[in-house]
Amino acid sequence: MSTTTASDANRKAPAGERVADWADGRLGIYSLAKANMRKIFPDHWSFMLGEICLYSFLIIILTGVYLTLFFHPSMNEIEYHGSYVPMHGIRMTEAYASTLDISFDVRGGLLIRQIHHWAAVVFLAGMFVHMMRVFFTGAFRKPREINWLFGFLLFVLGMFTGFTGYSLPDDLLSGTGVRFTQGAILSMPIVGTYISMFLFGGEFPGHDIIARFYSIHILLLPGIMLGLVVAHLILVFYHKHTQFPGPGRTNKNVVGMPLLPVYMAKAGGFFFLVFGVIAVISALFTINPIWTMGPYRPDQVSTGAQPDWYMGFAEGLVRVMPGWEINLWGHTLVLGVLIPLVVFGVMLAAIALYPFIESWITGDKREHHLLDRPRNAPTRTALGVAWVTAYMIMLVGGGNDIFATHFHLSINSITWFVRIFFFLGPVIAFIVTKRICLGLQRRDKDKVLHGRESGIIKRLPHGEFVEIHEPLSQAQLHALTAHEQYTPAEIGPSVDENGVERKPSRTEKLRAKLSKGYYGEGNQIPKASVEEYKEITSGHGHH
Ligand code: HEM
Ligand code: HEM
Repeated sequence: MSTTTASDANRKAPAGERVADWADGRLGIYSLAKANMRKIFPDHWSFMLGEICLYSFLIIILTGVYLTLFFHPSMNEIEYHGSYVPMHGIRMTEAYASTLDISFDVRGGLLIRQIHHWAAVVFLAGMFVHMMRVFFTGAFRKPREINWLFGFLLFVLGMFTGFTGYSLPDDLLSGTGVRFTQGAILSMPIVGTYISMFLFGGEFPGHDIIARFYSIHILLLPGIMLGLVVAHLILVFYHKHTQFPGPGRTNKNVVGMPLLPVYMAKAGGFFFLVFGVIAVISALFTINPIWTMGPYRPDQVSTGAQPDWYMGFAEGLVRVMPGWEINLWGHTLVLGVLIPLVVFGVMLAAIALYPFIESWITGDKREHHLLDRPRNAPTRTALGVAWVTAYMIMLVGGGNDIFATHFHLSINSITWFVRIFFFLGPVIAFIVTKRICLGLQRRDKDKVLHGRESGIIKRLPHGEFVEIHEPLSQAQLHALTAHEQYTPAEIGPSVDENGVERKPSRTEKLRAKLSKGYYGEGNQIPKASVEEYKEITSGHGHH
């Protein structure tokens, strides 16, 4: 026990400590920080993808605020007299004129505009790849299904925030995109016309749409997204991060570095790296040069018009769909647009619901904190690759004119290619991916039992040549054998508890069939058993 002397009591704590004490007395941050400062984060390069999303989102907000200072969300027509001489005297909306001003007259304006736009492109690409990482490693399984849904919402809202953003400058390209959207809205039966009239405040294009998109773009959608990002990160913190299997890693622990100081330092540095790379790209590569397109006029369309990449999929669906129309009781139903709209919705819904669908099929209701290696879940991996294939093929459809002009091809051939391979491509991708996964599983098994092929050829005294196989380390053996292998869910007993014959329901049968597709024979390679390993490594049958 220590005794307090008069000189101790008179000694003042350093200023920093006093400020910290003052703040702690009011906010209670010390106990909060103490509880979380040493929280452990596992390390893997793919866990940086979520961070890229986070940092690009912050960059978008920072640059967006600067843009709001100069952008005028108004459709009032004016005559342009700014410093971009080729446009002098041209009539345009204030929105377009102010974007020209941001680009040519506001200090740093063009760079900030470009950073905002490039960061949006990186943000959505980051989300796409982050989502793939989560999907292919099975990180969406219990208890992270809700967080997958939060992420999914972020992805969809991100697409629409991007769309409303690039519509704001009211140039010929963006106006064409808005016109396209109005067409899609109009194709909805019964409510389409009402929604269009409501959104545009009357006939297209009206005088309101830019101001409305502005509120949606800078306030409504980013506000919701900010809330979702916070909820998303709180859940990552609460569930703790998943980790790849390895020695000492279990479903009940997390092996990695503490939040403070290691992870914080890394994350802080990574933020500046992401910001720096986006700034360099924005300084070097022009994006959306609206002054080459001119102001929007409903009676004109720019050629080679392309949406940002994340909307290319939806655009592709509409471009390659035959222009079918039917007439019902005096009303026209534009199937050429309605069907793509429905397919777009269904494909998005499939992403949102996948975690629930998989756990229903496999009957797996346990918590998972160890990640799968994609090869050990061949059916899931193959489904993911099939989905990405369909997405990429539609992206080609969305850019059919660009592909035609750049590769000197007929636009009709490209359209037909996309029509056929939208159906065929995913099937081929599914089969090939599954075969590759199973092949890799066989190789893993071979490595466990026979070691790594060293490439060193040895000649034995009697003349035979053999290749030396190096045994794997314990850590490598663990990583290759740690995964669980499941048995497919079965149809329940054919008689009930009273011995009466029971007819399995259709859903039960479907589930058992699908479950076989995931874990049945031929859909996973049984991993090396301890007996097999002992048998081979004890010398018998070893080569
Ligand atoms: C604004 C967009 C997003 C941000 C800022 C964000 C951020 C993050 C961060 C920082 C992590 C932890 C590090 C990592 O695993 O990469 C994470 C994990 C996660 N994210 Fe996202 N994310 C976003 C979008 C998405 C999307 C689109 C999905 C899926 C549809 C998703 C699903 C998940 C899941 C399930 C985890 C937990 C993974 C695990 O513990 O292994 N996120 N997110
Ligand atoms: C996820 C969020 C966001 C995305 C994906 C996004 C995307 C975009 C895109 C692609 C543009 C077109 C840029 C161009 O080439 O001209 C744009 C414009 C704009 N954005 Fe955003 N943005 C987001 C959030 C914000 C926020 C939070 C603000 C303001 C606080 C903002 C303010 C603006 C303004 C004022 C414009 C019009 C000026 C211009 O086009 O240069 N944005 N946004």
